[in-house]
Amino acid sequence: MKNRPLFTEQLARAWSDQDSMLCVGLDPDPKQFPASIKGKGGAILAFCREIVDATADLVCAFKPQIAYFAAHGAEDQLEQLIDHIHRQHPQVPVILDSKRGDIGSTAQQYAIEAFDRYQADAVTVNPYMGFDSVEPYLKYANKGVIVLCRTSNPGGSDLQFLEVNEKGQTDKELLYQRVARLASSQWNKTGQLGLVVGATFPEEIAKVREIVGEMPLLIPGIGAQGGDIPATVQAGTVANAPGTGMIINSSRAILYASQDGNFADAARQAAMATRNALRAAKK
Ligand SMILES: O=C(O)c1cc(=O)[nH]c(=O)n1[C@@H]1O[C@H](COP(=O)(O)O)[C@@H](O)[C@H]1O
Repeated sequence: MKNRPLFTEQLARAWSDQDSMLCVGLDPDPKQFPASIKGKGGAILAFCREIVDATADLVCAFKPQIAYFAAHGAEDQLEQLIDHIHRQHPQVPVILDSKRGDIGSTAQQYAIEAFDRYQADAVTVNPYMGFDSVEPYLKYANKGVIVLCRTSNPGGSDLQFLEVNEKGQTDKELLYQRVARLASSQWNKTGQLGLVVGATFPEEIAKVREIVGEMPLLIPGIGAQGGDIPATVQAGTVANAPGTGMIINSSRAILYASQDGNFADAARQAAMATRNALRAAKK
């Protein structure tokens, strides 16, 4: 699917036309599939397609997590799923969550994987090998590159919270803040960069927002990880532009809202409730 618009334009349109900051994460776990689908050929694609079709009008993005497909040798189903979203729901950008990070020559292959093979509109990238591990993705000028900054997991603090002040630098700077500063001031050559900041850490969302201005933030951690919706939305709001700037992900709480035959309806109800809570929090 060629000629997709700029990632930031797709987001701006989705935030305004769908009035939603919700991203449904596609993390298909066959153990949790309903009996009607479990064990059948193509089950992963069938499950995800039903979720996508039931929620596409409620979201600003879909985020398939590559490990849930690759673990089952289902990469072809991931390709077909992304193609299905582009064809049936062209207004919804697809963020491939693969969190790759490697030396430049290898990163180039990962960029080909995300954008040529899977035709994603954006990809998550681990920046902790430095700028040359991010740069190959920027050759795709219309694609989003979403860089891990302050992750939602408890262990994220082990490294991301280390102080990294240089000689003569008076304000305390932590590693995740350095990533935010570099990403916004030096790395964002295409204007299509974003950052991952966990909903489990609203204080840090606010700090990152202060550093990066309007840059889109991918915020996982509401739902199953327990992040607080009003605190998240307040912390990540762009000045004078409520309802923009955030792609707030929930996966398990929506995918497995019910594990029986009506799972797609239940997912829709859960997605709608979450979207409405996000809407209410922006006021
Ligand atoms: O990059 C991500 O999407 C991500 C970053 C992060 O810091 N924390 C995090 O949970 N994620 C992903 O977001 C999703 C969260 O899923 P739930 O906890 O089920 O909503 C998973 O696909 C994670 O891999």
